[in-house]
Amino acid sequence: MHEVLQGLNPEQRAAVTLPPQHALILAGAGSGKTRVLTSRIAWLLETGEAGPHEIMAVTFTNKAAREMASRLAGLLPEALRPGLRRMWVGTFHALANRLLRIHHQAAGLPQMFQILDTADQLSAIKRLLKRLNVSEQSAPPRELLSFINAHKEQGLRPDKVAAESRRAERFLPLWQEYVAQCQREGVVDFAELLLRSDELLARDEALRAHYRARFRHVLVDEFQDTNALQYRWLQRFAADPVTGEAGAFLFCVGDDDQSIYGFRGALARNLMRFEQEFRVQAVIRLERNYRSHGNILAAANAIIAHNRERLGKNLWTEADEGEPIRVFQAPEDGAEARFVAEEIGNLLREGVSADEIAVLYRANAQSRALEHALLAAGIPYRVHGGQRFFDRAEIKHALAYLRLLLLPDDETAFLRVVNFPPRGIGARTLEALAAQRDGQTDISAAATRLAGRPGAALQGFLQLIERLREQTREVPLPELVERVIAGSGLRTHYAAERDGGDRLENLDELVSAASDFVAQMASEGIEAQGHEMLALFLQHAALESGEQQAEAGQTAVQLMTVHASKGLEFDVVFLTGLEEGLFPHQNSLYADGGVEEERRLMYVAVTRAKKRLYLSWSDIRMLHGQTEYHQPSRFLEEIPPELLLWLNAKRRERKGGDLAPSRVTAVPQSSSGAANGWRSGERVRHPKFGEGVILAVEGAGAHAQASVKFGPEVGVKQLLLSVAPLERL
Ligand SMILES: Nc1ncnc2c1ncn2[C@@H]1O[C@H](COP(=O)(O)OP(=O)(O)OP(=O)(O)O)[C@@H](O)[C@H]1O
Ligand SMILES: [Mg+2]
Repeated sequence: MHEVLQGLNPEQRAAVTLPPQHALILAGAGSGKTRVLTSRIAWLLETGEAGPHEIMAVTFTNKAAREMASRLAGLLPEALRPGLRRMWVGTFHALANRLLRIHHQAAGLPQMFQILDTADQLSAIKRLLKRLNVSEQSAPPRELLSFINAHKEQGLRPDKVAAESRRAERFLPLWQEYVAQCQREGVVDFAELLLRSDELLARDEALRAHYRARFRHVLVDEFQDTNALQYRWLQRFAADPVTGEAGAFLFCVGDDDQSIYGFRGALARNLMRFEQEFRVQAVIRLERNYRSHGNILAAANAIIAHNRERLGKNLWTEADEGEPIRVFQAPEDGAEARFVAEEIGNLLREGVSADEIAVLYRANAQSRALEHALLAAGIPYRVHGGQRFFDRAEIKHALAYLRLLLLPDDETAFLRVVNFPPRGIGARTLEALAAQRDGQTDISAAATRLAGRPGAALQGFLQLIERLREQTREVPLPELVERVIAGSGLRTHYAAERDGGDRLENLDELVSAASDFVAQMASEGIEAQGHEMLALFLQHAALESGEQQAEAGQTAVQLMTVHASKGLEFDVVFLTGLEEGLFPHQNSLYADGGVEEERRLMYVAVTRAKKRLYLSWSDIRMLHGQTEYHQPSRFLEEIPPELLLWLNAKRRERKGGDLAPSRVTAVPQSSSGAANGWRSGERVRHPKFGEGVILAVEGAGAHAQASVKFGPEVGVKQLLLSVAPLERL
């Protein structure tokens, strides 16, 4: 048998070896969808069905794209590996970016166009409002931002949107101004990458024909989370079964139960739409889960069964039940975080690798307390999607200087650093400059018209940029970055700052990042110098911010939101903050289908765990500076009680047939410790099970029970304290 097919089950194998046609793999979490997709590519390459340049693969994150590339390299014979770089693998954004870079002229973009991440986009919008004298009260920047992005994600331009509400009436002209501003500055936001490339393909028939002929296979992971625009974008490349027009075969894998981007316009309906519109004959379901132990899978199945809008799938596993799911109730969020840190400390001492432990939460703000506890416990951790490396202020400053070398009129970058480090260019000067420009003329032309000290300071800055530009044209990237950090004055500035040490380290790290990047490019056969390489590096930084981690190399506990955990797996998962109003999120309670989407999110969270799952919540939580009292999440109630091990709390009896989410009440700490004198946390010895530690004590007198954790062979046991021959240590 083909090596690629080894170890796959018959359904997986059938999917991997399908003859060229449109196909849909519809399957639950951990059933091997991503593995099938990767194996399919390897199979296409190995059998000669397609060359690397004929394949495009769409992943959900850049990290997933890298993993796929390295897995493929491992699966393929040596001879085929070098060809891999001609394959297009990446997120929708990265692929659209690649297309626009090649055809920037046809797309109406400058060669060195830059990407605005969400934070940049917000500041661009604020700047726009200021220039137009529109108050932030009348047009809240965040609202305007989501108005623009939501429409773009549906593939719409301002002229296609009716001004039917007061809001639309207000926002539409601003959106148009925003378009003009971006165009002037040579920048595109994330949604623009897709929309622009989609329009380009729609408009330019020859180009479309070229790509339709080039790509024979387009494979898409996490298809349930595509939005209308992404769907349309894929359509541009695909063979059309209705008109018979040639094009790529789409191989889409997805799980309707894991559709969690409805709030961003993703449509699980796209799964069905795809099946119908593309007349898909090959629909393959995978039902065997390879990831999780039985109890974890049973909990996931039970939770998702509460949703009505489902295509209906069930998952089974041959793995044994494994451990019970541990549940912990904390009096306040700090205690919850300390519990997590303590448990992790124990796990690390038992030899679990930190990389195999994930701490998940619903909202980014929840990470603060957790980070604090982990820091205090000296446990290395990494936050995905929080304050990421490329998002740190000093890094953004350095990147802004670098961007100005390429795009002198990139206003976001200009404003970020024109007076940083401070050089006496104040708001007044900038206003005077703006008046000279009236949003039109380029910056340096306008600056020459400013008189006096402010004019001189401004010109000094522009000359500095010009000088750096000249000095770095042909320089290798790491040296270029180093020169700009020094030449801009950033290094001196932070060196003089009392707490500037960290920031200097981060700037050094940027130089290392540049070296790594050059090495990575070289491994992909891309050689470039000076500004050309810089442009590639800046793109990389913009696309990576959001995922890039600090201190690569060190193993660390992984902290992330549930959204960010999609597609990943860990031996041990802590799912924290299981509280009504937080998870399910407050906003979902009133939205149509909101709770069902939250439940899918819960399903995603639970199915990340391979061996051990902790669920925790806190009665009191400080969020956004406010103390809130929370009830435990309804999702806890949806898990069959026999799967759970309550570490310190006791489930209240359910009222007969009561559908309202019943609540869970804590056993007060004092009573949990007091039963027959046994306390949680005590170390004990049992003649048969050996040494262990009491996790929780429940009940009193002859009924008092303890859950005791023994060594790895024995696991956790429930013991009746009145009879169990336990001995204190
Ligand atoms: N046939 C198989 N034999 C053994 N292990 C398998 C098999 N298929 C998949 N696995 C393993 O099961 C785990 C889950 O696979 P994978 O991540 O591909 O699932 P998925 O369906 O993509 O999950 P998700 O829905 O969470 O993205 C991985 O560790 C994978 O290596
Ligand atoms: Mg997957």
